Amino acid sequence: MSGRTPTIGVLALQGDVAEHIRHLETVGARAVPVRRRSELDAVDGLVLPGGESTAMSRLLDVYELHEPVAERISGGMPVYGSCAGMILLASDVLDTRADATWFSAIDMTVRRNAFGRQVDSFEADLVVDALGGDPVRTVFIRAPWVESLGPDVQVLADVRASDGRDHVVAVRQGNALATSFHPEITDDVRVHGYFLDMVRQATS
Ligand SMILES: NC(=O)CC[C@H](N)C(=O)O
Repeated sequence: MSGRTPTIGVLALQGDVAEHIRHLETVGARAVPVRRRSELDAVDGLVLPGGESTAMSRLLDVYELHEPVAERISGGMPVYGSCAGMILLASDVLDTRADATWFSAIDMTVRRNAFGRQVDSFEADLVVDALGGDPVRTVFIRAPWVESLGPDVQVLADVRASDGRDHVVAVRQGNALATSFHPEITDDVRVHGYFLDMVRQATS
């Protein structure tokens, strides 16, 4: 691959920032925490980590980052949200706080904490065609699922929940990628590699 090494930011207001930085570096990106606008301006792509979406939404306002991030996303900057980050990329959110805000980067409605109290956390092996044949070990922690989605959204993976139904847990629309699960806390770096490819394509 020619060209310079892409710089990928990880929104570092709250959540599991260090784990994303480690995986991004493993796949060959330059990875930096983003807490202020000048740092955002310097990145080619952005990860919204897992954590707590309502807290992150509030901190985005406090740090005056909501508008700048929204502008970068609508300008085509690749963005990847995992778990709470998926919630922030949705166009509608069920079971959230009345004052929470999000970016509407992906035409989907997500339900927070969708897998229910008894199953706050679970793991599953999922085949994600976009990542090749080997199943991906996925970890779900008070995770959302995609309740409904628009025609332009590509489904990358779904999982069978305790309600006996399959629910969409990984999607892509244009330069926005989202997973309900946390690849950053496993040893599998393929999701981060896939996102780095998206960033390389957007910057080449
Ligand atoms: N692990 C996570 O990111 C959990 C997301 C959290 N339940 C939220 O609503 O933001």
